Amino acid sequence: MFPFKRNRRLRTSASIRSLVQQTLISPSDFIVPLFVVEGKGVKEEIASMPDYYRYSLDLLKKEVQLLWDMGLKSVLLFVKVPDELKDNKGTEALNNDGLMQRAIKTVKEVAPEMYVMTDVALDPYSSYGHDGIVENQKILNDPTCEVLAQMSISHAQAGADMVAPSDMMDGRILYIREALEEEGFTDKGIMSYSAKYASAFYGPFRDALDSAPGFGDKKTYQMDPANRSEAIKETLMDIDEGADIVMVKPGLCYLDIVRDIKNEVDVPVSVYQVSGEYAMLKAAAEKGWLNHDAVMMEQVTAIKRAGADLIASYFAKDVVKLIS
Ligand SMILES: NCC(=O)CCC(=O)O
Ligand SMILES: [Mg+2]
Repeated sequence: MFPFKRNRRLRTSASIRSLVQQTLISPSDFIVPLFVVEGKGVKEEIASMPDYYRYSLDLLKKEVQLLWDMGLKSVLLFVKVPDELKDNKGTEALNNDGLMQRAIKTVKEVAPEMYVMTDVALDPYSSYGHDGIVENQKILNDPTCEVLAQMSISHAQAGADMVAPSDMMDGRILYIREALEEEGFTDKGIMSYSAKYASAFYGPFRDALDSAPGFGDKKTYQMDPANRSEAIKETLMDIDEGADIVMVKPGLCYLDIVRDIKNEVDVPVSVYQVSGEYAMLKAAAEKGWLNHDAVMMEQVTAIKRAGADLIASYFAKDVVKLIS
């Protein structure tokens, strides 16, 4: 075939390279995770996530306006709950005037069209730092699902567009879907963390929310990083139960899973590029060991190329600044 077929012809100039480029990154690829705290005038940098902050509601407004003006159209809300409000059942999660519920309203006040997704899980509210109700050192499945369904209703009532259960209890998508339907919230979506691995890359996030598990680990509910086929089983079950969007989490180390799932399903697939992935690049760039912007773009492009339709990423603003 050579010399008639020379693959380098399509790489000879920037123009032809851009014409044949298969994966393009745009602001609408991203969901922006936001960390919210009580207080006034608070913008606290998270120690293990340079240039990423927790905002009190007044400063959240500015941030949301900025995101909207940048063309970022979706946020995923997380709250840092004061210790004295934590208990085993996540009672505070159901407080209709709780921080999450007020955060949802705040975002909608500033940017009514901003698509608001909310974290649904017990860990930020749990005195044990676990995603479910604890009994005798065990995480109870079905009682937890009931709380998650009530929590979802509370978020929907506050104005959330989509709930994002991140807990990995079996059957919780069905509990949530049925509850939303019963309450008349037929348009509210569910983005299921359907294939969430028990990953060490979540470390900085647990600093951000002070939500590290108080005993044991999350291996009885999150998936074993060694496993591949159960990711498909988990995802197909969640779609059957009523998930509108499914997710693989973390990102980079799990792109084989992303492709497996993309080949199997007909709903949008999201990927969560998690806090540890963010921290690794920030740290290496700070040391001058990696080119931050080039590696960041390579990473998000690889995630999308693998099959992600959406990316939840702490890099969203950095990416949009770079490409616009
Ligand atoms: N439920 C949300 C997370 O666990 C986020 C993890 C991360 O960003 O490390
Ligand atoms: Mg599951």
